[in-house]
Amino acid sequence: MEQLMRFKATNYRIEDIHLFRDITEENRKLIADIVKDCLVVKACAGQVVLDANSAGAKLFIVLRGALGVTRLTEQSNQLENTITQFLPGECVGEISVLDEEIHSATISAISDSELLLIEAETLWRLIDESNGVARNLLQLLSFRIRAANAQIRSRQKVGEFYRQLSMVDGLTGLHNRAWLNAQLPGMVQHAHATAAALSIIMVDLDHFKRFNDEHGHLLGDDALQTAAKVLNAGLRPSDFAARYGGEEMMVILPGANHKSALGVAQRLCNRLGKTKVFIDRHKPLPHITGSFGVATLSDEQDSNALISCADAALYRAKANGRNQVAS
Ligand SMILES: Nc1nc2c(ncn2[C@@H]2O[C@H](COP(=O)(O)OP(=O)(O)OP(=O)(O)O)[C@@H](O)[C@H]2O)c(=O)[nH]1
Repeated sequence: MEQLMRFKATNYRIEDIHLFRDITEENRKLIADIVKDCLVVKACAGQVVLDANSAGAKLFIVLRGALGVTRLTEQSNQLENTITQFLPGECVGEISVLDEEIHSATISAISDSELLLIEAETLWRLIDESNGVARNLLQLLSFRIRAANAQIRSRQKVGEFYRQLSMVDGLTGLHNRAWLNAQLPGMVQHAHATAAALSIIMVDLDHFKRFNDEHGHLLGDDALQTAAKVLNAGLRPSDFAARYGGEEMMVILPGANHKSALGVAQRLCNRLGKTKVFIDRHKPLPHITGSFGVATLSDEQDSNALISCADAALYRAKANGRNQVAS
């Protein structure tokens, strides 16, 4: 950065600098005396003032122009965008001066700017000699901490949103396989720990390949969505339905013993067989049916063993003629 002149040779006023605000007249004179020989430098628009990952023992106070926290694009090293701005009176770089660590962000000039450069040694002297400067600096740090916390919270919310999104099957709106893999082992563990019952139902649509072949993949998708709605609508809030893969779905019934799980499966099987799939399309299409395999958690069984049991039951339901429940 180009060195312009000493602070004492400029017309900038001490009282316009936030770090030196609300300070007694006497103290202000002392501060003016300390900073009078500090350099004023020029940063041209786009020029990096503080480089993330480099250590810095300097504080910059914006006298004219504006600085911004910037993201550098990986390929071109170009400034991508400006997230936070620093306007005349505000300072940057204070945290790295205080903790002697590297800068946490890259800060560049948004427009041609003039900056007062205060070396670490001078800042410490200001803190030692002026309670007002120390107080202003503490206030500034509190502000920075709150701002950083708010940013972390909002990132966490966005992260949670995308996490939830990644756990939902895009076609049916049911939980997806990733959700199932993450949740079922915990449910099994909880059932063992509390000696509670847990049952699952594996559901597979019947002759779905034929359905796709005859009516097309898009109508096949519609049929899958309808089946998912039937499952979801027939469950209590404490139960779960997930798409296991392809045209296979799974229902999880925490607290349900084998008898009640068989009852739920029979109810869902009946409803699915009776549901008109394309009620609004004026095109007569066959109802879809499903085969249902029920398994109830036994002692020492883990989630994989439970799924294998439900799979075997599903196979029996298919072998016995489909559109039915087996266990
Ligand atoms: N439309 C549509 N079809 C799917 C989707 N996922 C899987 N399928 C189809 O589901 C069909 C499953 O076929 P199979 O595994 O042979 O089973 P099936 O024809 O239902 O026969 P059974 O299970 O023995 O009654 C395949 O044709 C898959 O392409 C999907 O998301 N949308």
